[in-house]
Amino acid sequence: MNAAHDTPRDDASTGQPENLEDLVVHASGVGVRRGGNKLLADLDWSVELDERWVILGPNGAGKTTLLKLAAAELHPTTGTVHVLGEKIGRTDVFELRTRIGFTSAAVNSRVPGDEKVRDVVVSAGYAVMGRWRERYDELDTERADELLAALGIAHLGTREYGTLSEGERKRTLIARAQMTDPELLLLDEPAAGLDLGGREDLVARLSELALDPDAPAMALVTHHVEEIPPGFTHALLLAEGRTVAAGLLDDVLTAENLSATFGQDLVLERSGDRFFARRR
Ligand SMILES: Nc1ncnc2c1ncn2[C@@H]1O[C@H](COP(=O)(O)OP(=O)(O)OP(=O)(O)O)[C@@H](O)[C@H]1O
Repeated sequence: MNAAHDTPRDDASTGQPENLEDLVVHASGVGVRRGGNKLLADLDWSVELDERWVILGPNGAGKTTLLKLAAAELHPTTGTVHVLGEKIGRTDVFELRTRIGFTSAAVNSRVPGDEKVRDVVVSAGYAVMGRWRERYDELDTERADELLAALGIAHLGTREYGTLSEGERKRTLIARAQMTDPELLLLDEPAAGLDLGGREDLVARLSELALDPDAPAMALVTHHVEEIPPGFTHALLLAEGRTVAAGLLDDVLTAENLSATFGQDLVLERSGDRFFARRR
């Protein structure tokens, strides 16, 4: 494993890192088992306030499982996970989840098709899916419209979610994930299913977000190096539930590490601040 990332020192008396309050996520010796399968094993990972992580790995590597741990949607079988200073398993996850923005295919499938786009975004503030109040506060609506505008879909606020294209849905969910001003933003394959133009547009918008110093800490799961938005600072490469390499993006994203992660002899090319990979 590449140890490019400085892991925080653990306090010998408590087993907790000394600077836990500076860490958005701290996973230590984490394993997740389901039905005899090791989804994650022996995983250490720390995310600091100003970091933007990309989590890369092949199908079944454990990426979504790791993101669910960070989203306080899953408990580790072994080891400990702290999110925003709270220990998973010892905290009120419902309160904690309001501090985390999370988009995934599972969130997408929970949105009612007849929900208006603006309501999908605003309702995140009430931790409900589905419009339950006749009128939201004007401030909430303004905030939702701002977020939709920042993602280039201000014109879709009154459309029904079920009528949106795949790319428009992804952007709506990213706006929703930001609605509560989260301290941690988790994006599970935000560019999956998008055409080339849609992908490039999303990468550019995520890049803007990543470069915004006021934006929350971020972790983005993807299968493709082409989808890494400029401004992302760190990378965690996962294969078969284990870390292949983790640390600063420039140190970790090498042809050698990528080849080990995907089990193929890969060439990695860099053009400006974007990456491209192909088999040798
Ligand atoms: N409840 C479960 N019981 C048994 N195995 C499971 C369970 N949930 C997930 N798995 C397995 O754990 C492995 C990791 O799943 P996970 O969804 O985290 O991978 P991933 O890297 O996100 O994959 P993908 O890129 O295909 O979405 C997969 O092999 C999956 O089949």
